[in-house]
Amino acid sequence: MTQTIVVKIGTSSLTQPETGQLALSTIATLAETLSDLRRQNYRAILVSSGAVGVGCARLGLTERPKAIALKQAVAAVGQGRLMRVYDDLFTTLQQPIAQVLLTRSDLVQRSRYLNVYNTFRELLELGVIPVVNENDTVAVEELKFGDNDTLSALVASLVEANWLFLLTDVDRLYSADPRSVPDAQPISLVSNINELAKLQVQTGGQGSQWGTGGMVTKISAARIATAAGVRTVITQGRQPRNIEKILQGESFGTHFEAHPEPTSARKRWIAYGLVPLGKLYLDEGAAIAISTSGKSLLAAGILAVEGEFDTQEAVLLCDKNGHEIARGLVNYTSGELQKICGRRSSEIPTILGYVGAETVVHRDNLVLT
Ligand SMILES: Nc1ncnc2c1ncn2[C@@H]1O[C@H](COP(=O)(O)OP(=O)(O)O)[C@@H](O)[C@H]1O
Ligand SMILES: N[C@@H](CCC(=O)OP(=O)(O)O)C(=O)O
Repeated sequence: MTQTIVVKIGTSSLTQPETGQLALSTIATLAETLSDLRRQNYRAILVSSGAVGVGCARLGLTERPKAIALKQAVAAVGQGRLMRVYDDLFTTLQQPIAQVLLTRSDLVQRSRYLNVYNTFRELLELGVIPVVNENDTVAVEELKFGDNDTLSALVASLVEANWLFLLTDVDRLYSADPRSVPDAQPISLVSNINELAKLQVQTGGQGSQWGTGGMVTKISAARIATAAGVRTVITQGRQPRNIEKILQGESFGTHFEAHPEPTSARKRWIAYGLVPLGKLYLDEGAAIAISTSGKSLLAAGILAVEGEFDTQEAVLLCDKNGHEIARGLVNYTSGELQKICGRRSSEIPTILGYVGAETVVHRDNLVLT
C-alpha cells in the first residue's frame, strides 16, 4: 500500500547558523530525497520553516525579530524566497510542488478542516509534494500554531500519514540538551510517549538561535502524531538521505512508536484542531471516571470553571492541580457551569430554570490527552 510521509525541516537545518544564509546542499539533497521517494510511490508532504530566517538574511537582520508586525513582514519576504528555491530545485528534478500556507483557524472550523483535508488529498493524488508552512504574515497571536513541529504533527494526523520525520540540528533526542550537558544519553526508541516523563528527559530552553521551540515542541508533536497512529522520528536535518535509510529499516534518530489504537479523526480534531477556551477543574472521582472508566463528565465532579466559552466549544479537563487530563466539547456555557458546578444532575433544572443536557461533556466528545 502507498505510504504517506510528512517531513518537517527546521530553520536550524535550512540555514547556516553563522550567516543565516540558506544551506543549499541540505535543501538540494532534501529535494532529491523526496523526489526519489515519490518515484518509489511514497506520498510526501514537506513542512518547511525558514520564512522568518530567510527573510532576515535577505534584509540583513542579525537576529530573529520579536515584535509581531516585524516578524510578519519579514516572513512575507522570506516565504517567497524559500518557495523560489524549492521550486527551482524540484522543477529541475521534474517534481511538481505546491505551496500550502495554513493558520490555526483553518483547522478550528470543521468545514474548513475538511476542506484542507480534501486539498491535501487531491494534491497527493496528483503526485504533487505540498510544501507547507504557517501563514505567518496573517496569523494572529491567539490563533497560531506557533511552531512548525506542532503544525507538521497536525498535518500528519490530518492526512493519516504513516511517518512523520522531524529534521533538526541534533541527530536524535537525548536525556538532556547535548549542547549544555555533554554526557547526555542518546535515546533510540520511545515505545510509549509517557515513558519520557519516567526517563526524566530534560528539554532545555527555546531551541537554537533561529529555531522556535527546541525539543519541547518536537516531543509534543510526537505525542499528537503517535496518538493518531503516525510513527515519528527525530533525526539530523543535514543528512536528508537518512530518511530513505530509515524507511528501509536502518536505525537513525529517535523513533516514537505509533499508538496501536489511534484516536478517531473526529476526536483528533476535538483534541488538537480546536483551541480550548476554558478549563474545568475536576475532583478525584470525576478524574478517575473519565480517565479510567471512559465515563462522561457530570456537573457534580467539577470543582471550578475558568475562561469564557459557549456551548459546543472546546475546554481542557484538568485534575484539581490544573494538570490536563482530557479535552472535550461542553454542553453548557461557562456562565451556566459557574452556577451548576459541583451540583447533582437532578438539581440543574431548578438552578438554571430549564432542563439542560444530562452531561457537561459527553464521552463521545471527550478525548484523553
Ligand atoms: N533533550 C534534548 N535532546 C536533544 N536536543 C535538545 C534537547 N533539549 C533541547 N535540545 C535542543 O533543541 C535544539 C533543536 O531545536 P530547534 O532549535 O527549535 O530546532 P529546529 O529549528 O530544527 O526546530 C537542539 O539544537 C538542542 O540544543
Ligand atoms: N513559520 C516559521 C517557523 C516556525 C518554526 O517552528 O521554526 P523552527 O523551530 O525552525 O521549525 C518560519 O517559517 O519562519
